[in-house]
Amino acid sequence: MTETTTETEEQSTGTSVGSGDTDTRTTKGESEERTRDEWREYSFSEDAILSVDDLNVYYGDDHALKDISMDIPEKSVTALIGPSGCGKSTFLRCLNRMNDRIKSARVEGTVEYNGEDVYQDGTNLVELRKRIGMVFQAPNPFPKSIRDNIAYGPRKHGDINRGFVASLLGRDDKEEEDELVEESLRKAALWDEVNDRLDDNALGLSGGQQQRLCIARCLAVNPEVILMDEPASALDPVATSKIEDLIEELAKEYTVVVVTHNMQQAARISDQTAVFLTGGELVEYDETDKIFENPESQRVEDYVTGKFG
Ligand SMILES: Nc1ncnc2c1ncn2[C@@H]1O[C@H](COP(=O)(O)OP(=O)(O)OP(=O)(O)O)[C@@H](O)[C@H]1O
Repeated sequence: MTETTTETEEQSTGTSVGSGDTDTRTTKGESEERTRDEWREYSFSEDAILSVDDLNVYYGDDHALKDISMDIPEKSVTALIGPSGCGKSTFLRCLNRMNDRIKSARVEGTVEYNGEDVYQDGTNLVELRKRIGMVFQAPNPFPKSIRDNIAYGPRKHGDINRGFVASLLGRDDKEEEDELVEESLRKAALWDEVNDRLDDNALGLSGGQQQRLCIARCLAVNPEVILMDEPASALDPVATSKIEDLIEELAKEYTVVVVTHNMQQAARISDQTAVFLTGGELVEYDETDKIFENPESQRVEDYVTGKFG
């Protein structure tokens, strides 16, 4: 039976090609064996905030990701595309160790965040997931007020003190909280729509607003990287377009890694695109224009032109 992760408050708040030593794929116009080092010309290592090396993931005996190596540059949008089951979400979850929650999952290889291996012993997972936040496919606000959704993480982490005891001690951070709520909602392009009803239940918002609230909630704990797993796939076209605009805006300040099934969306919003194909292989990773206009691999060309998928 497949285990699933549960989307809890903790999850929400708190180029090279990854082949083996050789790559025997047929490239367009030529059939040659490329060594892994040759593929590394597609490296984004200079600005890398996340650096993945020889990552392998297993669920029991199922080898879900194979020898993935790639650098993710900071303050940009990296799209992960590929057919269902090729391992995009698994890869995303490795970046902030969310796969730790899946008992059958085993991860080998390294994932460096700002030069530190997140899989080393002693990693503070709460801190890691604050710095590398996550937004899910289905909007999942808490059944609380809009304000409480944003303030939940900072209060829980002790960055903001509220309540009776805090006020007795003269340490009530109401002003700081108000500022944080406004700033987070503004950054998520939601402030203008909700500033007159911050104490209303978040579940009364539209799906698109709920998703932007989830992004605001993630921003409130001061992340550096935002992982998004198909953040617009449950939304209508207007709400999707707002999320896409927001992602482009966020990338000025944050590093965004987004899984999407929607190739047009990847082409519209991302700076670089990684194409995973069946079997958990990363087949090509490059600047998005290159992937969509002139990919190296025939399999990638077939995929992005819709010949299979
Ligand atoms: N929790 C799990 N337990 C066992 N196997 C899993 C689990 N999650 C994913 N897998 C398996 O790992 C492989 C990759 O799945 P993953 O969900 O990462 O792919 P994906 O590309 O994100 O798919 P989709 O686009 O359908 O979401 C699949 O074979 C899947 O069945």
